Amino acid sequence: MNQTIVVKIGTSSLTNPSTGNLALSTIAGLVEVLSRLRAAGNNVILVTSGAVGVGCARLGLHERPRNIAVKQAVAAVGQGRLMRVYDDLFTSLQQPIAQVLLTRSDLVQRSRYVNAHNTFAALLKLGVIPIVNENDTVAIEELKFGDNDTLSARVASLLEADWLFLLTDVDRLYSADPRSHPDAQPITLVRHIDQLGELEVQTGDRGSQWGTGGMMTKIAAARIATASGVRTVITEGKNPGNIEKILIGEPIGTHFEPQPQPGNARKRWIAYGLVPCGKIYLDQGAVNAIAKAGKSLLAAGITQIEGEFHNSDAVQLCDTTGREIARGIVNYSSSELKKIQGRQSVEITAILGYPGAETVVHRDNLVLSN
Ligand SMILES: Nc1ncnc2c1ncn2[C@@H]1O[C@H](COP(=O)(O)OP(=O)(O)O)[C@@H](O)[C@H]1O
Ligand SMILES: N[C@@H](CCC(=O)OP(=O)(O)O)C(=O)O
Repeated sequence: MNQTIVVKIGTSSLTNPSTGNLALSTIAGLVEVLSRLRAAGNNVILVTSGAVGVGCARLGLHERPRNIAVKQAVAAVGQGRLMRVYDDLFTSLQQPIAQVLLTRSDLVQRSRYVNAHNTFAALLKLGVIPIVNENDTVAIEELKFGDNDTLSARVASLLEADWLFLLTDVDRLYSADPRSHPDAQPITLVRHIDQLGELEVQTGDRGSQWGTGGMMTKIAAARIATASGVRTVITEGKNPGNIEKILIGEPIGTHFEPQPQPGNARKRWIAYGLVPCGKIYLDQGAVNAIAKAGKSLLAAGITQIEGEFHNSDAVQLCDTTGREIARGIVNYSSSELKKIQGRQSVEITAILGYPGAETVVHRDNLVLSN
C-alpha cells in the first residue's frame, strides 16, 4: 500500500559537527532512499534543518548567532546553498523537488491551512518531493514553530501522514542523554507519550552544538504527530537506509505508536494549528461536562479569564489547577467573558446589552487535550 512518509533531518546529521561542512554521504544516502520510496509510489516529504548551520559554515562563523537579525540573515545564506545541494543530488536521480518555506502563521488561519494542504497535495500528485523548512528569514518570534521537530509533526498532521521519521545524531531515545549518562537505557517502543513521565526519561533542554531543542522537541513532536494518528520514529540520520528497514518492520530506533483518532481535519487544526491567545478556567462541573459528557462550554462554568482575546480566537480550557483539558475557538472576547462568567445563558443579553451566542465554546469547535 502506498504511504505518506514525512522525514525530518536535523542539523546534527546534515553537517559535520567539528567543521560545520555538509555531511555529503549522509545527504546523498538520504536522497537515494527518498527517491526510491517516491518511485515505489509513496508520498514523500522531507523537512530539513541546516539553513543556519550551513549559512554559518559559508560565512566562517563558528557558532550559531544569538542576534535574531543576524540569525535570519545567516539562514538566508544557508537555505539557498542547502537547496542547491538537494537539487543537484535529486536531479541526478531524476527526482523533482520543491522548496516549501513555512511559518506557523501559515497553519494558524483556517484558509491558509487549507491552502497549504492543497499546495502539498498538488506537489505530491505531480510526483514532487517537497523540501520543507521554517521560513527563518522572515519568521517573527511570536509566530515561529521554533524548531523543525515541531514543524515536521505539524506537516505530518496536516497531510495525515502514515509515518514521521525524526533523523538525528543518536540511534534512539534513551532514559537520559547518552552523552552525559553512558549507562542510560535505550527505549524501543512508546505506546503512549505519558509513559515517558512514568519512565522518568530525561531530555535536557538543548541538543548538540548546532541542533535546536535536543530530545525535548522530538518528544513534543512525537506527541503532536501520534495524537494525529502518525506513527513516529526517532532514529539515526547517518544510516538513512534504516528508513526502508523500519518500513518493512525491523525494530530500529524508538517507535511512538499512533493514538486512536477521534478528531477530523478541522479538529486537528484547532488542536495543533492554532496558537492559543488566552486561558479560560472552569469549575469541576464544566470540566466534567466537557471532558466526560462531550458538551459545549457555557458561561456558567467559567471561574476566571486570563489573557486578551477576540471572538473566534483559540483558547485553552483549564481545570481549577490550571491544567489544560481542552482547546477551542471562543465565541466571545475576553472582555465580554469577564462580564458573563459564572452567569446563566439566559442572562447574557441583559448583561451585554445585545444577544450573544448560547455557548462560549461550541463542542464542534472544541478538542480535548491528550
Ligand atoms: N534522553 C535522551 N535520549 C537521547 N538523546 C538525548 C536525550 N536527551 C538529550 N539528548 C540529546 O539530543 C541530541 C539530539 O538533539 P539535536 O542536537 O537537537 O538534534 P537534531 O539536530 O537532530 O535536531 C542528542 O545528540 C543527545 O545528546
Ligand atoms: N530552521 C532551522 C532549524 C531549526 C532546528 O530545529 O534545527 P535542528 O534541531 O537541527 O533540527 C535551520 O534550518 O537552521
